[in-house]
Amino acid sequence: MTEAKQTSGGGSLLIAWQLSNKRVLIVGGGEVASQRIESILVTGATILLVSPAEGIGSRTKELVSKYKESGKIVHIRRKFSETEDLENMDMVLTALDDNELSEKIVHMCRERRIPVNAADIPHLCDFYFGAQIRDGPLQIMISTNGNGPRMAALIRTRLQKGLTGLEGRAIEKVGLLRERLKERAPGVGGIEGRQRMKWMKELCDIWEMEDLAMLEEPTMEFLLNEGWSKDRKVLSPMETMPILRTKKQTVIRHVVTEGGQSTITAFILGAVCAGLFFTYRGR
Ligand SMILES: C[C@@]1(CC(=O)O)C2=NC(=C\c3[nH]c(c(CCC(=O)O)c3CC(=O)O)Cc3[nH]c(c(CC(=O)O)c3CCC(=O)O)/C=C3\N/C(=C\2)[C@@H](CCC(=O)O)[C@]3(C)CC(=O)O)/[C@H]1CCC(=O)O
Ligand SMILES: NC(=O)c1ccc[n+]([C@@H]2O[C@H](COP(=O)([O-])OP(=O)(O)OC[C@H]3O[C@@H](n4cnc5c(N)ncnc54)[C@H](O)[C@@H]3O)[C@@H](O)[C@H]2O)c1
Repeated sequence: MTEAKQTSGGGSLLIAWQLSNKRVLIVGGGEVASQRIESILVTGATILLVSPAEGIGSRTKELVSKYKESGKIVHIRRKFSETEDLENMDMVLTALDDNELSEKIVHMCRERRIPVNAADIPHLCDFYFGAQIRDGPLQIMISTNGNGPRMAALIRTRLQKGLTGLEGRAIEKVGLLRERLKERAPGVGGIEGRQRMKWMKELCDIWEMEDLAMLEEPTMEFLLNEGWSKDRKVLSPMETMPILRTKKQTVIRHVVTEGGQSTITAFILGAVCAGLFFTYRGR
């Protein structure tokens, strides 16, 4: 990666586009349309799908029947109509086997300043799709900027191997903690805002991903009460031990009182058997 490549243009802006409750038109209902539908559904947008019934692919059919009741997908079984379909659209995607019509739709969108992606016609797209990794709030997009879509899919597989699977959960917990912190220290900017950011930053740096993924409400409260509220200190996982110890004691009490007897009996029996085994082997 050279610096020139980074700064001289030729790249695209990587952003997390917020489409919740916006309206997206998809024209065409084949295999590509079904992939587009899946990419859009996660955003919470409403999809208007315009495609004749006879050309609908099996995956698209499944998705339409699954989401039609919620109103998240409205399927209009006919060909694209210039006069009606583009009205009030926030985004348009063509997934057609008819390049001429795709081009026409792109030009209509340009006139209306609606962002558009035309599958198969990169030079007419306002934005490209990419390979994705999703784990809860974690979203990774791999883009080769039109050079090699298959390569994007292969790189996704490589990246997936480098993830533990705990990242999404850890991010969720950090999100909750940030919310709690903002309740205690509301407002934007100022000294408190700077302290809040410093505290959050340090906490994410000090805590391991695995520890963050295990963060529970009582530990969050402890971190905020004993750390943030007292002297803005970031406690390490070890320093939250009092709360963890209390949790452990609760678990032990639970095992002993709620049918834990059989577990303990099994443990003692196991220990006796192991002892006998090693005594026998030692002879
Ligand atoms: C990433 C992914 C996301 C998705 O589509 O959701 C995606 N294409 C995927 C797969 C894929 N697409 C094609 C193949 C066959 C092998 C091959 O050609 O390499 C495979 C491989 C396969 O099927 O495994 C055919 C193809 N694709 C485009 C053209 C037109 C052209 O290049 O001229 C042609 C016909 C070429 C021809 O006729 O020869 C164009 C685009 N495809 C893009 C995205 C955008 C650029 C993304 C980027 O560069 O990073 C861009 C520019 C526009 C757009 O569609 O937004 C998804 C894989 C991820 C996943 O598996 O999740
Ligand atoms: N970008 C990518 O990643 C990628 C990958 C593979 C293929 N493609 C290209 O994307 C296009 C779509 O691929 P596909 O496999 O989904 O094709 P497909 O033939 O399965 O689907 C085309 C759909 O368009 C509909 N259609 C045709 N005319 C219409 C009209 N006037 N109004 C509304 N709907 C109409 C058909 O009924 C059908 O549902 C092709 O050109 C293909 O080469 C792109």
